[in-house]
Amino acid sequence: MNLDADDDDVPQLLASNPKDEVEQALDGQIEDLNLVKVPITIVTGYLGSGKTTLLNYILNERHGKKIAVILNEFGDSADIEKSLTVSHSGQQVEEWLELSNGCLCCSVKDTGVNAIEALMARRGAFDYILLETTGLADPGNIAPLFWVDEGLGSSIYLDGIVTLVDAKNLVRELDHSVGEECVEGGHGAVMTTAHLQISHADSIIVNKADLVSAEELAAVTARVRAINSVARVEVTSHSRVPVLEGWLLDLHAYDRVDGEGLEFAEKGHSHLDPTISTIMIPVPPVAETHLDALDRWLRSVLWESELPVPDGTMPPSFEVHRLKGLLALTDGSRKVIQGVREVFEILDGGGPAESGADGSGGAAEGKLVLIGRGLEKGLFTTSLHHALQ
Ligand SMILES: Nc1nc2c(ncn2[C@@H]2O[C@H](COP(=O)(O)OP(=O)(O)OP(=O)(O)O)[C@@H](O)[C@H]2O)c(=O)[nH]1
Repeated sequence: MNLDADDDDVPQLLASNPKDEVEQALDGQIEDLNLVKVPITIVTGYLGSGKTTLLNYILNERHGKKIAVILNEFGDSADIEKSLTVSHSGQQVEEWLELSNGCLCCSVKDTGVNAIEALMARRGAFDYILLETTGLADPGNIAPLFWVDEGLGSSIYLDGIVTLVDAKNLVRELDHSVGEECVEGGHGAVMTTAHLQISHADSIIVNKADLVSAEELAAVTARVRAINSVARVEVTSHSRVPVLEGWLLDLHAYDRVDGEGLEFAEKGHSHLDPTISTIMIPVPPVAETHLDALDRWLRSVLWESELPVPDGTMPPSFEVHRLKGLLALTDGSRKVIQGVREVFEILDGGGPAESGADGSGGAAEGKLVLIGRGLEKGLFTTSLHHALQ
């Protein structure tokens, strides 16, 4: 995993193996954490969008499973512990997750993974961990904290981000910042918390469908897809998601890339939202020797927010929130690319690439999808293709 060289905190989290510390502290009295790898899903959504309703729904639907719900809420400044509600066999038990200060966002970088692992060492592993953020949270700040390197042997892994939106109020939240902090995007467009929560999502639940007409629902859904064309989108009332696996649980959004989803990014592309959009860049088959150039391009784009452009071209102002890609290598193998904000990873993508459309058996074309502000497809495509020459 690549980390922003300027960010001193993240390497601290990854420098030592939290699991080792837990095991040493408990002097071998715990079950072998190597046997379990527990998914952590971040559940985010604007105020009143139905997050609590959703979490209760999941707890009921997965009755008997051991699910930890971590509430990421700001308490009093004197509050040094966060409540952790653990659902086990239908019973909810209050636990305490000790953090170094009152805000999970700030302290989890050092202690969050450790604290969850210590808790599992005491109580046994959970089946799922659901982290509910406050209505105003930017999930892009939280996700990298739980995206732990495979090599570190952590017993938790980031499964994905689920965002709830309120079908009745979303358009108003996107068009008029309703009291939250917001920043001017390029072209005078305002970026709201609702934009950030949608752009980072792997699964989007358009909730409160019962409160809008079919036309309003279609408009809201189209707006959501215009911002994020790769997330799965489900429409619900009272957060009742018909199928939990693949939509809320077992997403594997950070260790797999769905080629069909990337295809949809191209089809779903529109300019319905003035602030955030999704672009898909076709990537011709690359040789293994091009991967260094790709890594340099990603570092420039994600770490420096600088797009390498041909001489004389005005560099654009942009930011990338989420990135996913599938690369076809000329030797027939594949690579998967995952990124959230400045953190990214290029992984082996398993089996051989699919055959080309001409049936020649040659490597298929790769795809890179970026979601963010100020992304001009033509310029990004030229820049990447130039870097890979
Ligand atoms: N009509 C209708 N009401 C809903 C729906 N989903 C949730 N609600 C209601 O909306 C209110 C807010 O729902 P919550 O689940 O508490 O929302 P939340 O996102 O946890 O809210 P915050 O904690 O304020 O961020 C509650 O009164 C719910 O009963 C829905 O689909 N339709």
